[in-house]
Amino acid sequence: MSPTKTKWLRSWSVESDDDINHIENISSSPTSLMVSPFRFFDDEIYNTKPYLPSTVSSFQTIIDEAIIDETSTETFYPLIVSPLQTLDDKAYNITSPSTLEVGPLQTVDDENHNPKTPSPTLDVPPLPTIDGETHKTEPPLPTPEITLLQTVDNNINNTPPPPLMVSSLLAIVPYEANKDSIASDDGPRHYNDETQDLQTLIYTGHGGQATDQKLGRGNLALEASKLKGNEVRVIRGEGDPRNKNKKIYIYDGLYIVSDSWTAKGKSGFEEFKFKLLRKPGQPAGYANWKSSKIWSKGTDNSRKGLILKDLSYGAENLPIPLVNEIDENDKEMPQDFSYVKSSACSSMMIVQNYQSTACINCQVQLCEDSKCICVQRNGGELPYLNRILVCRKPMVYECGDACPCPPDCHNRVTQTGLKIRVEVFKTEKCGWGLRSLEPIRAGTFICELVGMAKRIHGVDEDDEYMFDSSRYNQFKWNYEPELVGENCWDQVSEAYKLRWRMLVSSKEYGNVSRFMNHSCSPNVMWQPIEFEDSRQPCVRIAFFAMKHIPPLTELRFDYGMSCKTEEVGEDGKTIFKGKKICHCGSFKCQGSFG
Ligand SMILES: C[S@@+](CC[C@H](N)C(=O)[O-])C[C@H]1O[C@@H](n2cnc3c(N)ncnc32)[C@H](O)[C@@H]1O
Repeated sequence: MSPTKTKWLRSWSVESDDDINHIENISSSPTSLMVSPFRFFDDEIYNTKPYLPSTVSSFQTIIDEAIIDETSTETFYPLIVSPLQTLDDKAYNITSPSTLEVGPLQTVDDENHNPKTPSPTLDVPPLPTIDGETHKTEPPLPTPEITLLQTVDNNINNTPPPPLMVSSLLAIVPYEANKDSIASDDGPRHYNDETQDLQTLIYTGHGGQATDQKLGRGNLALEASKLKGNEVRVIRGEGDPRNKNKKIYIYDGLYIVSDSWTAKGKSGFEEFKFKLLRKPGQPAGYANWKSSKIWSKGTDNSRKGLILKDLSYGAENLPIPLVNEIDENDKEMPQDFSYVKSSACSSMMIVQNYQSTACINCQVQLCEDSKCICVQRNGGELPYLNRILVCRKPMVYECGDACPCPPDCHNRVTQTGLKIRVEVFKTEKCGWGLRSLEPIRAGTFICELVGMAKRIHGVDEDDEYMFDSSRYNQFKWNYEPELVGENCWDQVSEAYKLRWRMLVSSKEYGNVSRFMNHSCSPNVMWQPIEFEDSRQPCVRIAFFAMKHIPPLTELRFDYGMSCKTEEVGEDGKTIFKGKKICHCGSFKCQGSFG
């Protein structure tokens, strides 16, 4: 276990150079939090280990420095392959050049690309991934406002540089509220680039905020890509619906530059326009995002396969649509159950002579201070940062009903009900499932497990809706790489076992969590939470995103394995088998679960 307790919190995207400096500063402190962009790329699908620089603007800046010599006569030097180049050559059928040189940006992924590359200057956490299966069927997303991100070339032998090729574009789509905003020269710019459809992008060239744009830098690179028919990777950016100053980025696959021209922009100066066409046969990207935005509003009554607008019948703050897109005519509902929003805690565990642990003397209203008793119970540090879980632990102690702090206390994250828009949908192979209708960042609380607490003797062996904490024998409490970065929290013991075996069935009573299917490569994890309720310790299971999850992605957690069935494999090792055959579709699939 690491001696440090650095926690990296991947935030939604940051853009300004100030943000970069901020990252450098805070990452030097062992107890500080690391903020990095929120982007969706899929290691499993793309079969690579892509790493990105910590912000788009830093990325852009470094690339510009690396490839541009504006003092010369627009000669481009041999370039460096950037991290984006490491994304998914296989899935998108690009033939990678055989000789790739690792440049400054590549230093974030030395191991994969070149072990001799110097260490990165910024501490960049690994790129988040998204669930594999979902993306095979319903991949991620993107739209139309753009910034040229980088240009690359592959020549490393000091031979005369070939014509420049464009590798990647960053397409920034303004959030509705800031549609016409013009960003500074440093950051990604907002142009009114039009998208005719989701397969076509009209990209406004680089430069020229107060002058005509020149055929240099990225514009020249794009022009060269057009002439050579090179593929261009496009990353779309959208405004973060939860934070209007931030953006979320999604890789939208390969495009071809089909046309270019110049036209007078809104500023009155000449701008380059490039028409990019998305290559067919790629996983959907931006299209999903668009759809989920419309669906999450719940106003589209003509939506294909919509069976019910709200499965919770008003119990939740947000409606829970029920959809069957696989067979629109099939209006069959899920098995009968009563929708219950939250567990009745006090009935779950009665402890005689229980001593209250409420932070009654806490002077700090929002319970962040280590003097707060509830914070102390968490090892002296809040497990949350901006309501995002930053470390998985055997137990998280939240403030309870006897604590004087308000409902929005930073240490009451799981008691506020469903905040994420989700829907119940028919899956191909696993019955009903749950999926997000909005992007979810890693560490976000999704929902609690609601059901009937059971005693061991009262367990129905065939209950498919049973949560059993004892199925997780080799569970690592203290380490979720995608959540906390590389280092574990030294104050948490890996050996810790739950005090109680928790058996909860949501067969008859439950909330959305009862529809979460199993995956051997999950994007959701469970976390025990304790807080006081009616002078009793109340333990609940809460579900958190363990990865950044794009909209329309199925939410799945690992059901664990009871390890009752054992077999000896060909190599003589014992293989544990779960009760059920798994159809999660992950390449890490163990074949069974439960
Ligand atoms: C808690 S329920 C999940 C919701 C359920 N799919 C439904 O239609 O109500 C658990 C059941 O879903 C199915 N299931 C969940 N994950 C699965 C997987 N990875 N492979 C196959 N079946 C799965 C199994 O029938 C399992 O017993």
